[in-house]
This record gives sequence, C-alpha cells and structure tokens, in this order.
Amino acid sequence: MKRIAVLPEGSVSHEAIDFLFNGEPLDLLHSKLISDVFRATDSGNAQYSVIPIENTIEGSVSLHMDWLVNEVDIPMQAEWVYPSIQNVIGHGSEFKTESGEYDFSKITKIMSHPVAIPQCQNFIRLHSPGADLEGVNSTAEAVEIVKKNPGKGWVAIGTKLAAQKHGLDIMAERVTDHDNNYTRFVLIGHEPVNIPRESDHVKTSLLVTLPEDAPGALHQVLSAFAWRKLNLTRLESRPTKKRLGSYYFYIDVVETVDSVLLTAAMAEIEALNCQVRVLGSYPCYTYPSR
Ligand SMILES: O=C(O)C(=O)C[C@]1(C(=O)O)C=C[C@@H](O)C=C1
Repeated sequence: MKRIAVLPEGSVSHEAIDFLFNGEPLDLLHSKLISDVFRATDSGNAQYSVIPIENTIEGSVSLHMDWLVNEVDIPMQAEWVYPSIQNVIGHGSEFKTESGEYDFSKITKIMSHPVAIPQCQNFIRLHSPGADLEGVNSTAEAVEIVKKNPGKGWVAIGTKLAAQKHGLDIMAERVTDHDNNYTRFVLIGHEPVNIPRESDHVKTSLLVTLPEDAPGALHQVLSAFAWRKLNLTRLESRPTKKRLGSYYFYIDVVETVDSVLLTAAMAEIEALNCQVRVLGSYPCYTYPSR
C-alpha cells in the first residue's frame, strides 16, 4: 500500500488524494503543517507527498512553490486538478434566528486556510462584514478549532468531509466567489507512481534562471520553445531570494522531458548561459466537472 503524506483528515488535499487514487486503499500520513507534508517524503517516512500549488482564484500557492524549489529536491510525479468546494461550517444553533434561518451577521470570527479565505470574499463581505478573519494551517484545522470553541460565534470555511468528521453544521454550501474554483495538486516522490486513471497529457516543469543583465534573455528562452511549437501552459517568475530583482522562471511545457524537441530546446536555453532545472515530467489528470 502506498504511504502518502497529506494535510489533515477533511482537508481539500485529503479529498483530492482520494479522488486521484479512485478508491485504491492508501496508507495516509496526515500532517498538520505543509512543511511536515514535504518533510515526510524527504525523510523517507512516506513515499509521496500531496502539495497544492495553484488555485483558480488565488493563483500560485507561493509558499508551497518555494518549498518545492528551495527546501527539497523531490521530483513531481503526477499533477491533478480538483474542485475546492468551500462551505461555512459551525455550531449552527449559535446563529439560528426564530424563523430557523442562520444570521451570518452574528459570526464574530471566520477561520480557514489563508488560501481559502480570499476564495470566499464576496460571501464574507455580503453576509459577515464585521467578522474577524484568521488564517490557520488548513481548512480542516479551522473546522477542528471551531468544534472545540462553541459559544464564541466562530465559523470555519472548509469541506463537507471535515464538517461530518467533527459533527458540525454546514450553514452555507459552496460559498466560493466563482463556482469554477479548482486547485492544482502535485504528487512529489522519488519513484514514478501508478495512478488508476487515464491521464490527459504529460507535462514537464522547468526552472530557468537567466544570466545577469542579459537584455532579451527571456525572449530568447521563449523563442526556443516557440519555434519548436512547444506548448507552454505556465510561465511565472519568483524571486530567487538572493537579492532584490533576481528571479527564476517557472515554466510548464506540454511534452515529456526526454522528447527530441524538449531536449533540444533545453540545450538551446543552456547555450544561452541559462541554468535549467527539471522539477518533474509527469502525467496530468483532470477532475470531471461537478
Ligand atoms: O487547507 C486545505 O484544506 C488544503 O488542502 C490546502 C489548500 C491550499 O494550500 O491551497 C488546498 C486547497 C484549498 O483551496 C485551500 C487550501
């Protein structure tokens, strides 16, 4: 059985890994902190770790991208996209009016993962503008904290799975600003992984660092992909953290790393004095819309 490190029971990451493996029994190692999710595979405690890297509404999860690049050297083995369906969860009786409706203006504090709170801005502004907002380590942790603190007017934004686990009420369903709210996850590990699903395509993630003060360098890098008609699906710059104004470029290409075209493009980019690091070459899976 595969041993996989993932955020706590009831987190979006937990729901997402269950989907990917299509009911295959897994030995899940739940960790409270994403840093421990990374470390579990780094230390050999788990074979794979589940890392959320991008969200439709919030964009890149920068902290996780930076960990992937700077803190560990573990290749990406699979990528999948899964819906982040967020709900308002609490001790419902604290907020019920005489007519049996929930009065969301009674909410004093809304807790969730810092990436999940901005996904629900419209709902919060409209229904609970006076509530304090507090980011915690995961949506599942937020639900657990609310469970342990009745009578304070606190609610969590999280999954139905977490509400069920902690026996709390779902006070409002699907509260994200856009219904098409998806998160891109990667599975990192040292060995390729067998996924019991049909993949859509294969992608390679590259990290490219340009030579210093070379005018047009990024243009030349992109040309190496463009004239070979290699399809890029992501281009993002992140600070190298070494000095202000120094960046690396994170590039996703729809191609396997050992293809003739991509090998040639990478050689051309290296010939421009750029550094190229392969973060992984892996199959991608998409969740059917729901
Ligand atoms: O807190 C969770 O439930 C997570 O799985 C983490 C995470 C994230 O890091 O982006 C994953 C997806 C959600 O959209 C919000 C939070």
